[in-house]
Amino acid sequence: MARRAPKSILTSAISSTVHVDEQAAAASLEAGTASGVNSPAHATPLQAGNGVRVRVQDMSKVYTTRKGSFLAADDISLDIPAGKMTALLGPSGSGKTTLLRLIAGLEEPSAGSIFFDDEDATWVPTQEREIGFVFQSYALFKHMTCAQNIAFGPSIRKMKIDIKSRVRELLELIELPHVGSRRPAQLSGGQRQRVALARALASQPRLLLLDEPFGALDPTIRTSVRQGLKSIIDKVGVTSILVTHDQEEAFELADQVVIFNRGKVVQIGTPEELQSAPATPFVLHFIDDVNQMPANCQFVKRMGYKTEKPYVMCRPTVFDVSKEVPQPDMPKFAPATVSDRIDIGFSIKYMLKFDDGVVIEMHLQGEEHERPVAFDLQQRVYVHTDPSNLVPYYPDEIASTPT
Ligand SMILES: Nc1ncnc2c1ncn2[C@@H]1O[C@H](COP(=O)(O)OP(=O)(O)OP(=O)(O)O)[C@@H](O)[C@H]1O
Repeated sequence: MARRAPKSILTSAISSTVHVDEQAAAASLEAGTASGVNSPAHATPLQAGNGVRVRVQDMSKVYTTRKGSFLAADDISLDIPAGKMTALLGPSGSGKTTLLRLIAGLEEPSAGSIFFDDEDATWVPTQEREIGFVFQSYALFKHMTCAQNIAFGPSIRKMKIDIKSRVRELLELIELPHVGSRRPAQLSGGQRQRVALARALASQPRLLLLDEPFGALDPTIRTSVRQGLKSIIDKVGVTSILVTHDQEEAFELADQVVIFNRGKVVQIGTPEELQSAPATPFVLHFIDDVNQMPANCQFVKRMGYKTEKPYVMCRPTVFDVSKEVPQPDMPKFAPATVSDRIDIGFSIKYMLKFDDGVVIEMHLQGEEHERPVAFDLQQRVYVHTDPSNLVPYYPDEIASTPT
């Protein structure tokens, strides 16, 4: 049975804070981490490979509000492999955080089960799930030093480890060995985020949950910070679940990506699988900057493509464009005019306007000397794509607002 932290310690730790909910959750999770039967309470130093497999089965969550009930998680089943990072990716309100909170035990499911390895964890209290949590707000205790923040979980758990060495080891792991005596306010956003990660890892959780952990960072440093965080998590080998609405972040970091919309899981796969074979118009539209056009526009008709759906979409990289007037034996081409050209280094974006006014964006990838052709503004060009690149859809199929 888990030893719970005395309430007074938790209360004082979470007082005088802005993000009280997240701090309370962090305190509660860390109070219980490493407390279960399989607890690595004696373990030191940090060991790699301490990850659990998580299985979510037929899980639903209905929130009841004054306006009625709302199905935020709709019959979700998924398998999260041990020791890997899984990203929950989807638009705002799609149910990602709800699922993360269900996995953490911070919400009670309306239906379904959750397993940690072979253990049914559905009704196991949060404190006994051995979970570390990193929030967007970091949820660090402002009145404690970084070292005290990191030592918080192991201390109140009375873990039988050398807590000072654990703190030193974690500060070295996050490459901030000198910040132990500083308070969070004396750190940059990226440093604070790494300290929050160290605190989440201090009790050696078997599962690490990351809720939009880069959301509060300046976009210019986000890429380098996320690479740093990924390499720390890889070194520790803990199973991790990352909630994000940023597809670039999910595809760069995760081994497996779960795409959500309207409370449902729409597709699960590796980043490569999702990019090469998006399962639905929603997934393609969400993960790529697609061109959208009426199904009866000149370009679609010239390609000989027919559909009963009112719109089609296609990626900006699927066009063959020629300056030469097509010969009768050539594939079907539609005439267009180059209306804009944006050079963004590794790729050039062209805006091509067809004679019926429909404008598409075309991307040419590669360094300048590798690119097949260059086009001038106002130049007349002829555009072709294989009809298999055109994806028909009804507007509702790509909508993300709750039904
Ligand atoms: N405690 C609650 N009570 C009622 N409705 C809620 C509650 N928490 C979340 N919701 C609703 O459930 C839906 C899913 O919310 P959730 O936070 O899981 O989405 P999300 O995908 O994480 O979104 P975001 O990226 O904006 O955080 C939303 O419509 C939200 O308003």
